[in-house]
Amino acid sequence: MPRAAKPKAAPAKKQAKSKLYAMPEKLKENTILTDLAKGQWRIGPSIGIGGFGEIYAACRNGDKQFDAVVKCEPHGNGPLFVEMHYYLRNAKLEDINNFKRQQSLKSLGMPHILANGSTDINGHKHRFIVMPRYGSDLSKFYVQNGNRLPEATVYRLALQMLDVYQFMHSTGYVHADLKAANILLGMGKGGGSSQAYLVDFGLASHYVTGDFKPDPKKMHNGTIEYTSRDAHLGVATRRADLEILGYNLIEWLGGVLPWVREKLLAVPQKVQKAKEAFMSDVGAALKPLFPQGVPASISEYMKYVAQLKHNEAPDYDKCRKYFHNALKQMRVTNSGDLDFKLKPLISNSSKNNNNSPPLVKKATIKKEASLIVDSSFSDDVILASDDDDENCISQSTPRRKLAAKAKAKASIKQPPTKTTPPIRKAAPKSSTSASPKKREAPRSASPSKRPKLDGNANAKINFSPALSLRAGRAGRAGKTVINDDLTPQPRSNKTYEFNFELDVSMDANVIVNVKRKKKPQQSNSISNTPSTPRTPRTPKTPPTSQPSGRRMATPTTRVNLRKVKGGADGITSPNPSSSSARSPRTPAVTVRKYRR
Ligand SMILES: Nc1ncnc2c1ncn2[C@@H]1O[C@H](COP(=O)(O)OP(=O)(O)OP(=O)(O)O)[C@@H](O)[C@H]1O
Repeated sequence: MPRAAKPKAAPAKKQAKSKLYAMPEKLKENTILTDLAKGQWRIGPSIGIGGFGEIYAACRNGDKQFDAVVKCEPHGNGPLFVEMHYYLRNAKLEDINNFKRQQSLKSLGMPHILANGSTDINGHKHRFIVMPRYGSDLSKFYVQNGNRLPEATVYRLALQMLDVYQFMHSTGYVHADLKAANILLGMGKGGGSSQAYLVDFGLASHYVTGDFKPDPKKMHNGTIEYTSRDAHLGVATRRADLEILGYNLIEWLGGVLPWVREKLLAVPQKVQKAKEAFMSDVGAALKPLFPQGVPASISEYMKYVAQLKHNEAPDYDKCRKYFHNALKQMRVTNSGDLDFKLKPLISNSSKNNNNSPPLVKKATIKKEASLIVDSSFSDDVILASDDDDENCISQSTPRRKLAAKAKAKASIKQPPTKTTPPIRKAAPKSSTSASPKKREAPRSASPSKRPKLDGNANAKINFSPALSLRAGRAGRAGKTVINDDLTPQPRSNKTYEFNFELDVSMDANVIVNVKRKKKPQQSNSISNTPSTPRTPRTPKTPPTSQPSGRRMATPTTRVNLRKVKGGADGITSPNPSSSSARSPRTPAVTVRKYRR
């Protein structure tokens, strides 16, 4: 079991706030945890590790069957705090049962919390929640089947997830991170089950009902393949949840999403653009994904999602109808265990129980990097705090911001790409301890709104750290990434790790040494930094005597770029000269800051 990182020192309150998301200390089997209601839980074997915590089988002390799980994270981590509070405030068993009654549902794939508490492990304070234990997650079946699921099962899953969405939206929240790895089968008999459960509420947040206001602090939150267009802009909406489901349905049916096929996953802005284009004419965009014909249900559903307003309540019944109709046409009933066995192809035909495109091996479509983002925990979201009172869970609970630091779980499913090798070392701590408030505001993805360069520059670089995501540990497929982790606070003389979108149509993972220079008083030229003798000279700035206010407002930002050469070595070096020494052939680049 890979343990990515662990807290170095006893988690003093202040220290915890500036740390990366820490992985939990290991819980030994048979450890007894006492929850806040004094219930006792015996820890069994570890059954899963997520990006932020570890999941153990568990049972009430005295019981023999491990029919519960304990999810445990260091106390300072945000996601479990968010998840726990979502459950406690909105998803009590009673609430879920009420909803089921109202909707005449026999079952609902909405988990509930059994208990929660805190515990000390090896001197480190941890938070834990106890939940019912579920079975396999869907990603296992998806991979086993060569990256597809039986068509009827896809529609049944769509129906079940729409039910969960409807419940969650009725509580004022969106999930924002639906994916196969976050959908677990119930513990059914005979290895199957009729109900799938949506787990991982670490990104749950209030959806907007008013104006659409992009929020740089939350931009790109989620799992990059499926992040909705609204989530790319940092806005939580109900239509976004529906869109995320749609992208998943397309994949489960064997379609390859354009931004995956085109290997754009390492650059969220490109994924965002691709999704905008895709959804702007979704009917046409779906056609190449399903050469044998776009399933009507998918086409209708995506078209419906595409025209929803950002604050509009979705018509869940209408959506369900698309999938009910599809099942009807297939003469499949929406009951019984979900079937995950893909029937073999009928000879001379590509038909099986997934009537969608021919099998495309995902392995051949190398993902550049897949990032899961969860941004800082904003005020309208449940906020983590080191000293929260877990007994007092109400809207009036003081909410304190935690500097959220993401850590992606080790992936065994998607090997890292050759083109953008994952950076295995974490970014330097200094680069990840930024206060979200101090981050540079991201620029619009729209080319028309791009800022103009002030003067000539040796290279035009859209220097937009808040929109660049780190492809470090998080740079693996299908992982949730937290924006907050990825945006270093701009400070001079520090080394940052970026993935840049270069206006010269060249992408590269680079080490960036940023040095800000004060406005030159007399000189028309900007000298090179002493540590980087190869840096080309910046073109002349306009003379101070010129009647131009531009110069005054545009201090020069010097950026030395060094390509990341596939390994972790060197990425943490804050020393620009040593960086240069290791990759002598990569040219240094000096840029001028954009004028706003
Ligand atoms: N209630 C449960 N019953 C059984 N297995 C579970 C349960 N909850 C989680 N798991 C397993 O643990 C894995 C990680 O869980 P989860 O996604 O909640 O963790 P996380 O740290 O939030 O991960 P992520 O990186 O997706 O944010 C799941 O993919 C699943 O295999």
